Amino acid sequence: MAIIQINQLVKEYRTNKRFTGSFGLIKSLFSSEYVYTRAVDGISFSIDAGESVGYLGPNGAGKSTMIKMLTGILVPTSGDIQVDGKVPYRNRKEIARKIGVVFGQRSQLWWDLPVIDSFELHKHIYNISASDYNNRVNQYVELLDMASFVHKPVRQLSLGQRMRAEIALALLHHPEILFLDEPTIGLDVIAKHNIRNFLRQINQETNVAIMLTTHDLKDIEEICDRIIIVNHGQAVFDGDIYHLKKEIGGINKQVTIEFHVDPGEIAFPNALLICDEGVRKKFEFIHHDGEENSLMRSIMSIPNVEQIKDISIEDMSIEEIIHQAFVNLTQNSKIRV
Ligand SMILES: Nc1ncnc2c1ncn2[C@@H]1O[C@H](COP(=O)(O)OP(=O)(O)OP(=O)(O)O)[C@@H](O)[C@H]1O
Repeated sequence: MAIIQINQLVKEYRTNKRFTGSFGLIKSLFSSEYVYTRAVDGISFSIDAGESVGYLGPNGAGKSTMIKMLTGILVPTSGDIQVDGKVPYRNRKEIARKIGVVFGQRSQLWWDLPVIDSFELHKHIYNISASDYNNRVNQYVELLDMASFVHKPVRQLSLGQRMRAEIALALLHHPEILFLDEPTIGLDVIAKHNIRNFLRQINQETNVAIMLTTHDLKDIEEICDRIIIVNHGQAVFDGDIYHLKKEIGGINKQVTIEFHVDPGEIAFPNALLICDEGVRKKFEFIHHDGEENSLMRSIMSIPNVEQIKDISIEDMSIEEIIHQAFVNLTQNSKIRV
């Protein structure tokens, strides 16, 4: 059953036109000329209860605008939007009970209070029963490993600790949908891993729908069943990660190999040399199936293997994936929305 339903949704921002030149500032203040930006340009999709969806797009694609409309903060210019059968901006109070929100940059925790005090406050605001509250706090403290800092003031927490507390807070009232904006940005590998595991587990156990924005491909691979890619306010892809990989011909990996001494020319049958600085060579492995082992076998088969000092492997960036998806899907005239 659809918990989010969006049909031909448009959001246009109107801002005063800025003039340049010596009197530009004064003219800008008194002018009635406007500039219109279509942040969301006729998007339609629906999300079912329990789905986990990555909402991806380059900077300025309209992701935050969409989440703000879904949470009732912004009023759309036109089109239909429903969350759990209600129009969010007209029913902000009811919608607030149904959703949990984690915006990486903006905290919902009280800065000077211990984490547990923010949880207590949330309990009263959302009228959570004592037994539900105790069970959930105990569960989240354990799963998110928060025992060592739950009694500390928020201002003393590391970014990773704060993010775990933010996620726990957003889930305390058992929302039906959890919106997350860049939940793992700036975190170390272990913190990212713990948060992804927790979100996956909570999604499967409680059937909470998840909609998240991220620039990290691993967030998508480990949390999301479905991806919606937006570009210039329009949806260019809606499907799962396997489908996306198929559409763009696989997700390439960039491998940087550092040698003790320059080994000269090196070539792999399934890779392009994209940068050669002598002792440091960067390759793009194409149409790689995601198996690190076969990639490592290719690298280990080179004659100068004992000269290798270091190897680093990176996925294509989300921006590159989005660009590739956009180019391929447009060329094939197969935009899936
Ligand atoms: N309050 C506003 N007034 C005018 N224009 C805005 C406003 N908020 C956003 N925009 C514009 O709308 C477009 C979409 O912005 P939005 O913040 O939704 O994108 P985004 O995909 O979330 O970007 P990012 O990844 O950088 O956070 C951008 O061109 C942005 O400049």
